[in-house]
Amino acid sequence: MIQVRHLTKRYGSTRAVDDLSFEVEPGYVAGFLGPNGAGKSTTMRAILGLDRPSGGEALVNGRPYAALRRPAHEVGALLDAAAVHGGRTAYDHLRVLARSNGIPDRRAAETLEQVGLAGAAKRRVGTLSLGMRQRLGVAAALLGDPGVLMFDEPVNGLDPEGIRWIRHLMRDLAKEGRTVLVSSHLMSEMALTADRVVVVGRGRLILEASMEDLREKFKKDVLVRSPSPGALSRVLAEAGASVTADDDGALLVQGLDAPDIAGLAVHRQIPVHELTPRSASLEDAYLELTEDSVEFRTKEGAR
Ligand SMILES: Nc1ncnc2c1ncn2[C@@H]1O[C@H](COP(=O)(O)OP(=O)(O)OP(=O)(O)O)[C@@H](O)[C@H]1O
Repeated sequence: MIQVRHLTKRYGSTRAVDDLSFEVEPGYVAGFLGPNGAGKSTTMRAILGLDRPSGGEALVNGRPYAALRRPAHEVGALLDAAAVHGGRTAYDHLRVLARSNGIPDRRAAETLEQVGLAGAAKRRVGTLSLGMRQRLGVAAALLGDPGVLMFDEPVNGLDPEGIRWIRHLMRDLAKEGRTVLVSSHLMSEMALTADRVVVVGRGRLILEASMEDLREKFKKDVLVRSPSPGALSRVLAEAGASVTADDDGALLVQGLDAPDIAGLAVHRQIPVHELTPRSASLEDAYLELTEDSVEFRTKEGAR
């Protein structure tokens, strides 16, 4: 598991991470979401012992990275896929990494196979496309068969097939009982992959919730169609709901759930033709959550 406790990282006067706490447990995909500059990469680097915290701590399986006995067997990460030695072949790149971490050579071939790069084993890393380098980075993360995996913006540079592949991979890794933390600045991406989200802005925690709770929190209203809208809206208003009508004559009801509305309608024998709970889109929810944390905003985004 991953535990981040009161983590703070300052670069000069910039607080890249500011008293951030959250936990990720095994068995689900946790999306780490926030606008550019929110502190996601810095947090991941702190978890991997690549950045020393200014305060607080970041633990893998209960220990700071430096105290892990066999780190590559406990945590693997894809950070910056471009940062690899371009002259080596894909296979050699992995074999060197494996050897320096006490991992048998055979894992280099196994992980190349796992990420779909077996056919490119002898190609020099410098000649691989960005998408192939992302896959190679994933292979490196998987080398030690670790129980904790972190991916920083893994869909960058991948084509649609690659994006689908990485989504499945992350879900499979979680199903195998691993701890999976994946960062993104796109809610649309996380909506398809993550079971829980940790949303950050300006280095601080904005929200930690299951995807379900997030949808529930941003549910908007219930759309109700009835041939007797006047009678139904009086009944619903008496029950404490606030009711408006849309242009089509459907009622938009806030303050009562769909089952309550159905119960009241049945009780008063008012026919109902449609009853649809409506949520704000997750994208809208995310924009609302992070609107005060965006570093650079276009006019379009400010509306
Ligand atoms: N080495 C560094 N020196 C100075 N400032 C830094 C350094 N690394 C990060 N920062 C600053 O810390 C803040 C958080 O950056 P970080 O890269 O962690 O954010 P992020 O959420 O990963 O964003 P992105 O999605 O753009 O990668 C930013 O304001 C960034 O400019």
